[in-house]
Amino acid sequence: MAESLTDLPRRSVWHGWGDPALARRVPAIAWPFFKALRGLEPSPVDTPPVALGDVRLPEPAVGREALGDLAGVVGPEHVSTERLARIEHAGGKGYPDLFRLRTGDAGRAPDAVVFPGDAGQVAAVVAVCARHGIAVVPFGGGTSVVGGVDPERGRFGAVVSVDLRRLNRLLSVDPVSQTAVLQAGMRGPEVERALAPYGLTLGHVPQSYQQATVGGFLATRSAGQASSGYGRFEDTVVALRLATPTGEAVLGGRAPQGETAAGPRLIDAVIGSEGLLGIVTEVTVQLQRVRPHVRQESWAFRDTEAGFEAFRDMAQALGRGVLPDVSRLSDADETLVVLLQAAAGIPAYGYLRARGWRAPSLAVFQLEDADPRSLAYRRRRLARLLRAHGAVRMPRSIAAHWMSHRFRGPYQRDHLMDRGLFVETIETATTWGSLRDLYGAVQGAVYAALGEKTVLQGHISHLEEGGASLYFTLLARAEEDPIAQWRRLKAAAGDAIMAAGGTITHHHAVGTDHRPWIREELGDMGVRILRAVKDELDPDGIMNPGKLLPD
Ligand SMILES: Cc1cc2nc3c(=O)[nH]c(=O)nc-3n(C[C@H](O)[C@H](O)[C@H](O)COP(=O)(O)OP(=O)(O)OC[C@H]3O[C@@H](n4cnc5c(N)ncnc54)[C@H](O)[C@@H]3O)c2cc1C
Repeated sequence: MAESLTDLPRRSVWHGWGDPALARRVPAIAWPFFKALRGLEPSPVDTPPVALGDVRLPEPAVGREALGDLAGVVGPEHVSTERLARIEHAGGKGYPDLFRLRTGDAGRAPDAVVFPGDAGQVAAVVAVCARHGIAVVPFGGGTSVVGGVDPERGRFGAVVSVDLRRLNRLLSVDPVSQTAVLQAGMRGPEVERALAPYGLTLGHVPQSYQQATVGGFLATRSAGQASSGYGRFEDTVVALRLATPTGEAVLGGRAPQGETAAGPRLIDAVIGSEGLLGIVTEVTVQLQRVRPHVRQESWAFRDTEAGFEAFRDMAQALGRGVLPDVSRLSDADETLVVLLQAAAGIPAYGYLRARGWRAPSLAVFQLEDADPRSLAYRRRRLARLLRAHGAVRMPRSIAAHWMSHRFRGPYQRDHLMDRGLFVETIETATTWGSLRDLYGAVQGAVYAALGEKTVLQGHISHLEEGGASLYFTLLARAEEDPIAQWRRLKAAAGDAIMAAGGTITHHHAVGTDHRPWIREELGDMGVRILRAVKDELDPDGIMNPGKLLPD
């Protein structure tokens, strides 16, 4: 199993995650555990995905002249209307995407897939599509879980997916300023491999790290697991290059990140634009020196409530630099799941129960530091604060196990789906003042939508002085029509989040799935501003139709 930050598995198989040869099955103990916890009974037998040959796919609708023009730009070997390429680009990695493909439905596949080789070719591909009136879907790692890479045609006759995998090079490093120019199609491990000889790191490690790309991180405002220490991806962006239907834009780069007063930060209009304005081809990022001293810690609280309070205090009293780089607090149900998977977890749980803690809450931390004394100082301050909140230290191996297995989850989702389970995540963020209400509101909405036989695990992470993100993973028995089930859940959760004052997404972005709430989130004027920028750069609306902006 590839777990190191420089291991690069093959690109994801069309019906699931990553390299099937690395797949990890859900441990057998999980099935009776789900039953005991919530009465959830998976199917006793596996139903694997259909064979590739049985996937239903419409004929490609793109004209021969347009294909010829695209081939003229990238070379005929880099334009594909082949079955596998189209199926691989038929969606992202959300539950509905995987469910459709596993059951043989690739009705949404793009008409063609184009693989440009550099920024100039990307710009030329966009220009060809603009000329022929073809919709364009920028495709990085294709890990979107919000329908961000759905090949929607909009009002156009054809749609092509522009896959950036060939833009996978480190273009330059400035070791003095500690910046690098990255091509947008580099995946997480490709970035860290390229930077390692310089002793530098980007420090951006989302759970999708092995498959997701620099352009995708930027376009979705991604947040990595160590964001409490390294910031979100957007905090690293110094400059970018964007190919739009009306020409190329180069934004930023004259001053360090954020250190200019020369008008509004136009770069922010592109960060989070989800391919609606153009295709990001190159990104200049601020790097950090590798911090070789790393320490994991595990702690437990009497209950989730005590954990919430301690995490708020940590974020506000310790601040960035002292705060652990990875800080994650599991609620009672997620605590059980995490403890069950680590060798030291079950005895640790027994110990907590013996203390009379009926629903303990587990915290895992990772601290990374350049200097061992500074690391020791941070650990002391953390321990003092946690003890003041009544926390007890747990075996360090629990956090170490969690960290070293963190890329396993997406593989296990495939196995859960084999067993007929409905698997989804919900993420949001809010202020500390509203966090508890939001947590309760989402829980209530999920159980109301899916019933009590739902295993619902929550955690908070991505700590800021003002608040944090809230993330839920849920499992339920898939119904007769799992897409209808999914729509019911999304509607209930989205409405509950907005009513409780949360943001519709902390880091998964908007795509198609969160569009119903985007007007409420941005306001009418916010939507008009965004639309005005789009109209200027993409007047015909060919770029990624049906995402982010409301109809
Ligand atoms: C198992 C799993 C775990 C995840 N964990 C996290 C996590 O921890 N943190 C997190 O932030 N997200 C997470 N995600 C969500 C997803 O990985 C992120 O949104 C990621 O940033 C997407 O990168 P990508 O390269 O795969 O982009 P894609 O999925 O290919 O595209 C995402 C969106 O960006 C656009 N886009 C992609 N590349 C470009 C480009 N070069 N120029 C313009 N637009 C572009 C696409 O058109 C689409 O709208 C997870 C997803 C999965 C499946």
